[in-house]
Amino acid sequence: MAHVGLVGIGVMGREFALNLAENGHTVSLLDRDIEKSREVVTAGSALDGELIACADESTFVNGMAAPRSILALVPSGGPLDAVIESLTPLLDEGDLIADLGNSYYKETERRVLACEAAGLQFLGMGISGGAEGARHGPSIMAGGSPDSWARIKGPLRDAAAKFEGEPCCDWFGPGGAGHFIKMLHNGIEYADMQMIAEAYGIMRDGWGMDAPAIGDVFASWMEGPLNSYLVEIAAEVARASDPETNKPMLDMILDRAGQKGTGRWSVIEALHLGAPASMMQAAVEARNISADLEGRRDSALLFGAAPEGKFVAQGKDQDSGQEAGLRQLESAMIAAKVCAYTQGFEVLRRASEAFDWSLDLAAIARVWRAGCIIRSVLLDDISDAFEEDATRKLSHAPKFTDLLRNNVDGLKTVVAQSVGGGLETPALYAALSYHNASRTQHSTANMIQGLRDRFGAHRFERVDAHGELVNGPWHER
Ligand SMILES: NC(=O)C1=CN([C@@H]2O[C@H](COP(=O)(O)OP(=O)(O)OC[C@H]3O[C@@H](n4cnc5c(N)ncnc54)[C@H](OP(=O)(O)O)[C@@H]3O)[C@@H](O)[C@H]2O)C=CC1
Ligand SMILES: O=C(CO)[C@H](O)[C@H](O)COP(=O)(O)O
Repeated sequence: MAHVGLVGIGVMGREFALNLAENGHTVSLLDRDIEKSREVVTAGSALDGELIACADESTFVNGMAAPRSILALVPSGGPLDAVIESLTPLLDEGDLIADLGNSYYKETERRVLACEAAGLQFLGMGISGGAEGARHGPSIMAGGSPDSWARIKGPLRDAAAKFEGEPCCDWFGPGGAGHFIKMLHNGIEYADMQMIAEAYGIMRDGWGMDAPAIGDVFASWMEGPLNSYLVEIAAEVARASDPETNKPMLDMILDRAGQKGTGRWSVIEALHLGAPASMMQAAVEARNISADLEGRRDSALLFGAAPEGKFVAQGKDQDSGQEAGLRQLESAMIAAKVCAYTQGFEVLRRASEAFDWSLDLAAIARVWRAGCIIRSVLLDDISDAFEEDATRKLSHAPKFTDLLRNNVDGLKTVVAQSVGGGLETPALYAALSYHNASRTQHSTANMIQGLRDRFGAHRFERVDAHGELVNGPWHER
């Protein structure tokens, strides 16, 4: 009899089922289309564990030993609720449903309460790594009751990616904590991908490089602090050719980005929490604008198309002989990456405080070191930095202060040249702006406060009397 059930044999469910079987687990499979389950059973027939295709909900439930643990890998929202609704009447007290989809964390909290009221347990977990990760080791971020986690963690830790032997799979807090962390993982993923797209744009439109040459640059970045899964696959995507036309594949992909919601949710939640997340916001807005193909075409006709020609002559760096522009671009990406991670972890810190989750930032960085889409060589250093002092902002940890200090000039140059040439680099610009704003000792918020008091008598603090709220002289008339 199976101890684990898996509902939703789509892109992720298929691969995760094979992964569990490879790790010796017996898994019951359920999908609306039984052929999908049968195909996985055939694909996994040589693996150590057993996969069982079930025709309907009752065969699925009755074929599992109690207490049952059911993993759901179906689209979040309505489809997940439909799955829960169909299984609930068939389950016994204490059975567990774990949602591994990209669910909104407040929905997860609602589901935890609804399932508990029905005598069931519910866990919300984020899983990252795409289909490849699901098959060979994803990163898993769980939330919900620690007792429920204790019941299911064995198979999940077996299936998870390993970093130096340690499973990238952990429980982080109650209720929606796991899904909040996965949402923020995706927010950072959006910022990372937008920076990569901007670097590609600078090389393509600013410097006139072709896609395979750009791929070579991305590949060269794998030698330094930018070593990451996304940079690795950016090199692969840029170097690939279209089998139909033999042109670079990238040149044949329509520049209209899709999105399913986790990036947007990250920005909205960061705004609610008052935590700066300007790089994620830039990334979401860039996708939004990219979607308006017709609007962009009409504006280009009215105002002229951006960017306005090539804008940087690549000279050789006298000392290193390397292209100076490329060196600055790599620097810009390193500095911006420190800012993106800093913002991401600060959003998590705020959420932890606001929701009383006691999130362990070092442990979050640890589960992101392997298996997930944002895995990068920097994450091990990030976990060390928070291990050393979790109260400190990431950019204030010595390793990251140095990285930012040593690379910010490249960011300034790249942003200035891009803006001057009409080439959009919103995430890189947001990084620079965040860095500058964060170190401004005498900001212009005194003007904001003066205006608020002038029109709305909102009062302000004086520089010589902190904590005391007063009105300005404009109210004395
Ligand atoms: N793809 C990815 O890279 C990642 C996806 N995720 C998340 O994992 C979850 C699954 O994603 P993915 O595998 O890509 O999605 P797919 O669309 O490939 O698969 C979804 C599965 O859910 C089933 N399903 C859909 N609606 C219902 C319903 N109303 N009742 C029962 N089953 C239903 C589908 O069954 P059928 O069509 O046969 O009826 C299908 O097998 C999502 O929440 C996604 O956000 C998380 C990380 C990465
Ligand atoms: O969770 C994921 C990766 O971590 C999924 O691939 C998700 O679909 C990515 O988000 P979007 O589709 O909005 O780009």
